[in-house]
Formats: sequence, structure tokens, C-alpha cells
Amino acid sequence: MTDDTIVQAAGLTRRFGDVLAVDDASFELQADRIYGLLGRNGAGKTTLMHLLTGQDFPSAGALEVFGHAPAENAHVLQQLCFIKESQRYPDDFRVKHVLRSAPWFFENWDADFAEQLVDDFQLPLNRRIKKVSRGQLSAVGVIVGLASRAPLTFFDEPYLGLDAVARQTFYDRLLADYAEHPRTVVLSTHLIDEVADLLEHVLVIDRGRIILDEGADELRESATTLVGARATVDAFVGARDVLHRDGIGGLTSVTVTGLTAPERREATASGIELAPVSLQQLVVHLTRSSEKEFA
Ligand SMILES: Nc1ncnc2c1ncn2[C@@H]1O[C@H](COP(=O)(O)OP(=O)(O)OP(=O)(O)O)[C@@H](O)[C@H]1O
Repeated sequence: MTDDTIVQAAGLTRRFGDVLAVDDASFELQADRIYGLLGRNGAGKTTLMHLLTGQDFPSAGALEVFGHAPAENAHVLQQLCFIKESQRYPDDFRVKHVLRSAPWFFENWDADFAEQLVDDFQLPLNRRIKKVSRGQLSAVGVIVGLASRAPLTFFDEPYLGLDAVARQTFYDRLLADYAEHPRTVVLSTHLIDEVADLLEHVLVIDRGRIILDEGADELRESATTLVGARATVDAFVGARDVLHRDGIGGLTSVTVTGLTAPERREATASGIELAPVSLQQLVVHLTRSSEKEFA
């Protein structure tokens, strides 16, 4: 733990009957960093965020957010913002009412920034929330999440219904605003490649367990795909840890972890091509190999 640690989870567990939605998770979140919380459907992402935002209680384990258990703790909760797709609003609320009430909940609320974002996303301020399109509803969430400037902001798959242009606007505004107003952002998403450049740290959860907790740069450098003649590649790979293997005819492509600089030179010298592995590929490989372990 460092002075910058704002979340500390040790053995955090949430059980629903015989389902371990979060299973013995131990990790920390640091101040002023953008995290990706990645995992397959049902992996436990939303449950973990519910625990971190005090909307649910752990079955076991210890959890501190800004130094305290988050549930029913006003001091902690006022520093959090949780944006989720299923957000409910009062029946008669219009878009403008959501934005007008936001300053009651978020002390860092920036109304000018919110107004600019309304323009960016072309939101109809006077329309009833019940009548806005799915994408517009997501945009309302994105605007609240950004303009609240909460010290710890969670976006749980915020993009549903947003088209590609609007998603890019979200990523651009998030990055620009984060540079001026650093805070901690946790982004849960399936669109890993789209957000890969945004993320500074990645947590991968699989069947409730944290199977990866690493800096995005280290992660990108941690695996390489070797492409070349099958015999040459196989000879080079030897007994290495293989994440993925693919091939067609005499050509093969093998993804391995942990290549040193001299090993990379050696591979290139023997005619093997080295290709980077995208974050998405890496997460897919990792969750697949963890599936095999369970099998
Ligand atoms: N209230 C609940 N009662 C029973 N089981 C639950 C409950 N909430 C979640 N679960 C189960 O816990 C597991 C984790 O669910 P969770 O919603 O956290 O996953 P997720 O990673 O957010 O999935 P997705 O990407 O599909 O949204 C799933 O197996 C889910 O069915």
C-alpha cells in the first residue's frame, strides 16, 4: 500500500447462493489512474463495482475505499460516481433535470463542462428521460460521469447504444479532461481494443477471480506473436509458455509470453516475424487458458 492507494481489497468475496460472483479478490487501486476492468459476461465485474461503491456487502474479506468500508459511509460515497446502463430516474424527469440535480450529489460538478458535453452529444435537454433513445440515455450517463469529476468514477459498460462517433467523443473527452483534472476512473467494457490506449492499468476478472492485475504498458510488452515456417517457429518456441497457436499449411503463428531482447533478435535472425499482441487478444488468451485450468 502507498499513500496513493484509494482502494484496498483483501480476500473480497461475494457469494449468491452457490455462485461465487467475486471470489477471494485482492487488489489495490491508486489515485489518478485509468483502470480497465475486463472480463467475460458474468465474470463478476458489476458485482465487484457494487461492492466498491457500497451498494452491496461482501460475504467475506476486507474492503477499504478512501480508508473506510464504503457501505453507508457518506464520507466515502460523496467521492464516488457510478455510471451504469440500468440507471433509474424519476418518471417525470427530463434530461435537463438530471443535469440540474447533479450538483447536489457531486461537489466537483462542472456545469459548463456538462453544457459543452450536451452539445457534443447533441442531447435534447427538454426531452423526457423516458422518451430518449438508448444511445442518448447512455450519453446522459457519460455526461454525468465526466462532469461530476468524482475522485473515483466507475463506468460500467457506458457505451451501450452509443454509435462509434459518440463513443470516440466519450474517449476523447475523458482523456482530455483527465489530463487537466486527474482522478481515478474504472472502465468496465467489452470493447477492449477501443479503450486499450486509454488504460493505464488492467484488471481481468474471470469467474469471480482476479486473474490479471498489471500496468497496460507491461502487459503489451509481455506477449509476442511469432509468425513463420512451422519447423522454425516450433524449434524456437520449444518448451515456452504458449498462449495461443494458429496455423495454415506450413505457416504457423504462436503467441508466447516473456521474450527478452536477445531472444527477439535471435527469432528475427532465424526468419521469424514478431507481431505485437493487442490487449483484446491477450485478455481472450488469458481467459481461455484459465478456462482450461478449470476444466
Ligand atoms: N443478485 C444476484 N443473485 C444471484 N446471482 C447473481 C446476482 N448478481 C449477479 N449474480 C451472478 O454473479 C455472477 C457475476 O455477475 P456480474 O453481473 O457481476 O457479471 P458481469 O461481469 O458484470 O457480467 P456482464 O459483462 O454480462 O454484465 C453471474 O454468474 C451472475 O449470474
